Amino acid sequence: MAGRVEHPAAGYKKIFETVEELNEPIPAKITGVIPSWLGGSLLRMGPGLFEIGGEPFNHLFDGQAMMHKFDLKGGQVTYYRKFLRTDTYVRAMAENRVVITEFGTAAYPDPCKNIFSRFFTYFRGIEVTDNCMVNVYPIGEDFYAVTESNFITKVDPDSLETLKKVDLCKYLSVNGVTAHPHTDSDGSIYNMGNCFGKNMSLAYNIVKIPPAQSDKSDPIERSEVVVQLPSSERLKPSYFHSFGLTDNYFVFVEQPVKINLLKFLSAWSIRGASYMDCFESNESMGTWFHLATRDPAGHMSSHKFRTSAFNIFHHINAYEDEGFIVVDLCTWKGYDFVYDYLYLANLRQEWEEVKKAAMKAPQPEIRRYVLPLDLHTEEQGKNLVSLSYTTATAVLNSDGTIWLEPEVLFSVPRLGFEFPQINYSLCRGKKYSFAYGLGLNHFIPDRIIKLNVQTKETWLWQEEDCYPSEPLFVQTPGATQEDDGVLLSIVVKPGAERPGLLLVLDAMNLTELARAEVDIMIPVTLHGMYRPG
Ligand SMILES: CCC[C@@H](CCO)COc1cccc([C@H](O)CCN)c1
Ligand SMILES: [Fe+2]
Repeated sequence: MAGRVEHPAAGYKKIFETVEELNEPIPAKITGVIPSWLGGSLLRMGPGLFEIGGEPFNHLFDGQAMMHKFDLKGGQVTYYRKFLRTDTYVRAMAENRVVITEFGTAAYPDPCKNIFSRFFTYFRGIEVTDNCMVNVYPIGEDFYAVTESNFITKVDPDSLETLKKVDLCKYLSVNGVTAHPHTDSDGSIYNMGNCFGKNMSLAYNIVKIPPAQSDKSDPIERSEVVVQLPSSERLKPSYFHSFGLTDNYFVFVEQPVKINLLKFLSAWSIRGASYMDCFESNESMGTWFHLATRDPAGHMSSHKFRTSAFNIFHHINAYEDEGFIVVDLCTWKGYDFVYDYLYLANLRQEWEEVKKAAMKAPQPEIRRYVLPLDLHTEEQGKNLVSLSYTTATAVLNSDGTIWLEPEVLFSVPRLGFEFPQINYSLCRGKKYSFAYGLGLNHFIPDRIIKLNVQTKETWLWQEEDCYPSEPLFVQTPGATQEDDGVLLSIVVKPGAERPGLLLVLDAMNLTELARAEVDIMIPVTLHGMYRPG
């Protein structure tokens, strides 16, 4: 791994700055050769408006949702972007102020309303945000921009128009679902969400949305909760951002970052509280792993996996092998909440301060955990993992819990391997070799890394004063090798004449095949998808 890379000019501040939307696509200047088979759209979500009427948003996840599109067609590339017309955006524009509380920014009661209506607002509780700035993915024939609340936004993937606000509470007993659903080979979509509103059944619900229906009906109307997992602490369910799916199992990692429901469900709007104010760390539970069978769907309550405390946002992949479940994760050591380090004030500091802040944060590590499926009580005290290719261990204790120790696959101080991607259609839930990630240097995205999860070999793409985004893998049509394809990443090069660019890398060795540059800045994007032409 290349040595330390410094950012004294603090060019990264530019990716956290407001930009305008476009009225029509703009052409990009191509250098290099884009593979002729690569024709389609890269769609990505992120924050695009970082303040309203002089009121700044505080957190990385508060900026108003902007949808970005790079179209690749006939060797030409265009770039386009629009703000989503979510309720939160439309109402903020109408009132020129923050109307809806976002993840880390509380909206203040309407100063124009009288004390009585403000008083009654108090008891109505907060209006949940529909600021779908995290990801965009297909459901049936439709496309939805999402955050992690119960509201998802149907969008037109060509015109980037906002089509419809959908409230999942109408179909499912969940308070929200992750922005990282899994898609099964038959087109079914699995997702997971906290459930704490309905009849106080505090749990984690795994939901299934069936594939596109022949009668063209909306698959969401046929979604259902397929299994419910218990919360380790009744009134304090864990926050979670993604989960694992293998051929026969769901994998849920219950981290020690908890949602304080008494705060979250009380009318916290009047106190100027935001979602971030409702989190707290459990300093004693460590981290729990849960397994559930897929068919029939059921929680495996006897498999009580425990390990030391870490934050987990992104599962990389999970697969079954010789009676074990192998689970590869992007972890951050410790129970302090990593999102506490993602306030914009922190990310916009001068480089020396950014580095100082990151010294105190949980440290990132790619880890492999191995979960034994068959547990024989007589084997207490000894390592149950017999896979030849990993040093991860699992030990059954007398209290019936199984203590896990990981194999570390990647560990560089203050260099996070995050926003992980794999050759999803070929490898999801299967034994695999390659993970692609965005390198977070003291939380600043400044490189793209490829990791062979079996050999720990790494590859690197990096360029001075460049800030890339999550690298999406697109397989070469007809390919048989797992890493035969390209990586697509939106890169920002603040000092350049054309500061926004789409980077096309060869996924085998991370060499640059092409770049398509536009003469406008592109703010940070979180997740997205490639839509073949
Ligand atoms: C108290 C936390 C509540 C959970 C939902 C519970 O089902 C998270 O809720 C939000 C609300 C707004 C933006 C987000 C962002 O998606 C986060 C980062 N991806 C999450
Ligand atoms: Fe994510």
